[in-house]
Amino acid sequence: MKTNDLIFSSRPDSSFVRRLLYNHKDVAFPPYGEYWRQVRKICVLQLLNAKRVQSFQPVREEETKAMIESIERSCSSSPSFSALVNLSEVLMSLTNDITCRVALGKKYGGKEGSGKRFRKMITEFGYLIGVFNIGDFIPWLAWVNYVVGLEQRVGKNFQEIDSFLDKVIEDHIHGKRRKDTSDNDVDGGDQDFVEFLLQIQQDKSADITIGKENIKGIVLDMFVAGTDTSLTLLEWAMARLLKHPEVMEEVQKEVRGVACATGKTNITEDHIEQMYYLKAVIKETLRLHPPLPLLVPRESTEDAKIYGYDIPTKTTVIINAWAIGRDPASWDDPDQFKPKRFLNEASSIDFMGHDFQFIPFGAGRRGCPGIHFAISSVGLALASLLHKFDWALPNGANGEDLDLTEAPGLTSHLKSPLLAVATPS
Ligand code: HEM
Repeated sequence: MKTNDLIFSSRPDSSFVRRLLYNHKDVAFPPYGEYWRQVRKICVLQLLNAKRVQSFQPVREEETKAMIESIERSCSSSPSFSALVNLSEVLMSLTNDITCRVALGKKYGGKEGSGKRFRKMITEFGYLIGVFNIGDFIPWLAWVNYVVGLEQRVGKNFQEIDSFLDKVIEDHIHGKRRKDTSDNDVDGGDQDFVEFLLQIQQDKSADITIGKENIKGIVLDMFVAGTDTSLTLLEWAMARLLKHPEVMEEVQKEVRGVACATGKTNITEDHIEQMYYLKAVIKETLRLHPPLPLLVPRESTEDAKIYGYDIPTKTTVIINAWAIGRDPASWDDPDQFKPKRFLNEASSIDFMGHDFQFIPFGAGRRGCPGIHFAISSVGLALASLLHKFDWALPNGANGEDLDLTEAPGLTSHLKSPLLAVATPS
């Protein structure tokens, strides 16, 4: 990712990825080359650079406030003034709604029934994109995918997502997204990402020619990359804090102290800057539970020699960020959750892709371009949950009882949804 980054900056081909992402017309999975460079530049300029991310601050603050108010309503309607919250579900709605508003211009799938269907469709996509496809390695065994039903699932998921994206594009072309947006729009009529892509499609002088399928592939990448990973990080952070109540108490003290000093009733993003322990909790969660534990596979484009091994062209390389983050050669007590390490001995270590013992966002040319986007939403959501509520496990269970088993897939979710009892603080 440093010395040999250029050689290992491509992605391997996979028939499921190809079918789900319009034949590599997206940004995360195309092979290294001019097309990938141009679309990545568009995403960074229009959606992911620090200035653009900053401009979405009102969207993040409104959606986070809405999440907090909905938990408060559940608490106040209960005789005990506490509510059992399905954190996995609540946080998925939050990350979905933020990404929809900034990328698609409005919330999609907001209503109860359709919301669940929509989220199911995105979760299924996340599973299929990372599932082991035997046909990619042993082509004559590809028929197995029909027998186990994977081929059919890929076909069905593609159809569902494709019609959804067609509708998003139609809404934009016919101006419907502006008429619909009384309470849901991006930020009072600013151009959203889909509108920008449609504009490039019309612009004959643009450096790149894109068609409808490119727009759909790029938007889908942003959507899935932006939602599922941030959700996973938030889920693990809350799970870890529930497992370690002494850390929860300390971080709550910091969050509430900072909020109190400014006299504000809600956390704003300006507060987060001063929350050093909260940021250490986020880093420690990323170290122990990187949302993409094996990153996204790479492929070499030339022969290379690494540590004496000959790596031929077109070798798939899988980088185990999970194991790297727990390597005893780099970390004291590697399996322990100790956020304070990031305030003390590891304070200079960051996840920006320069410190190779800690690479939850990857590194180099293919490293994650969504770090600012992700960290801004995650910091605000976590601080707000800790500011407004005390949290406990259901039925008086203690931290040791919490099951941290991971579900299989490209993204490492908790196997069971995270349930916790919220009591207004
Ligand atoms: C906690 C949240 C996130 C984590 C842990 C994460 C992690 C990653 C990782 C590990 C990669 C592969 C890096 C590599 O190959 O070296 C990646 C790629 C990518 N991520 Fe993220 N990501 C997160 C959030 C986001 C967000 C919010 C967006 C956009 C809205 C995003 C967009 C992308 C894109 C487009 C790529 C593909 C880059 C390329 O192939 O050039 N990510 N991410």
